[in-house]
Amino acid sequence: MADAKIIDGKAFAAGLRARVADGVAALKASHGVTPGLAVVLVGEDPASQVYVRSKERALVELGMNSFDHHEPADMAESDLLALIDRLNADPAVHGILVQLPLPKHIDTQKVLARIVPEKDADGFHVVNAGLLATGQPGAIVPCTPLGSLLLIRDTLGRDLKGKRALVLGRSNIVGKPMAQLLLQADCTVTMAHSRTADLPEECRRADILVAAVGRPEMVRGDWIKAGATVIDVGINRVAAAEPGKTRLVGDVAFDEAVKVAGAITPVPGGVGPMTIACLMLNTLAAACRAAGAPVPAEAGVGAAL
Ligand SMILES: Nc1nc2c(c(=O)[nH]1)N[C@@H](CN(C=O)c1ccc(C(=O)N[C@@H](CCC(=O)O)C(=O)O)cc1)CN2
Repeated sequence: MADAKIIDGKAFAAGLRARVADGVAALKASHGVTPGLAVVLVGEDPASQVYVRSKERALVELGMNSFDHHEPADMAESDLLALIDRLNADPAVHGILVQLPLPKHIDTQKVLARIVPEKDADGFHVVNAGLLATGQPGAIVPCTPLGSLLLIRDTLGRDLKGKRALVLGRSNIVGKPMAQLLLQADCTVTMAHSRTADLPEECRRADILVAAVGRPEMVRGDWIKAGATVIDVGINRVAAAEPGKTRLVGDVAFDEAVKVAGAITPVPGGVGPMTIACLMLNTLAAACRAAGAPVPAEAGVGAAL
């Protein structure tokens, strides 16, 4: 059997970013509004610093405003909540992103709940999770699942009706919203996790397998149905062969899976770049809603399906 098609998330994300840039220019021309995202980073986690810098750079490249708030690791929770209150009230700020993970002394759910749902660019607020779960319009969809869905549709087409999908991982930010999106696309969805009985057998039934469990190369080649579409959300840094060096691997053993799957995302270069492109899309969509302008089709869950 031929090797799987490699799903080029980097290329798809570049195209999406170009479409967002066009949308930003159109919104400026029609309504005189420049979309703005407040990017809040608390502490000095090295990976978070890299992701936040990429987000801030992307905003500027696409013609949007980036309001950067880099705060010390010992910032009091009450000060963070007060900052969010100010951003909620600022009309130039259309979206607010609080980079995760937050330092341990801060209650993440309390902070996410403080963002007004219409500025929740990450789609993590319970109101947006509820709108998505109940299939209502206007939900802001979390960036990684939205990006994964766009890649699945680009690979398999819009009609996913009746396909067996398995989501491995049950986090609020990836696994659960991913399952909701696939359900709304009329897939038959199984949610699995590290405690699922006979996980390899469950995975082998899936036409679409989304791995978001955070365990390096957990999904082996013989867990995959021949011809399946495999979306690897995992980004795990592991020791490289060369002493002192590290490399990134996904939750799927790529070299094994590529021989069995029909299509597969690589790590890096698969889902990761889609996360930031979809954040740009969600920011533009929030600005469009605030201005009473049409929302780009890819951002609306109804339109995305
Ligand atoms: N508030 C949020 N916090 C976090 C999110 C999120 O969506 N919102 N997701 C992750 C981190 N993340 C964005 O914040 C993110 C992770 C990975 C990538 C990416 O492009 N990865 C590259 C590889 C990068 C590398 O070399 O390290 C890839 O996969 O090709 C983008 C964004 C947790 N926090």
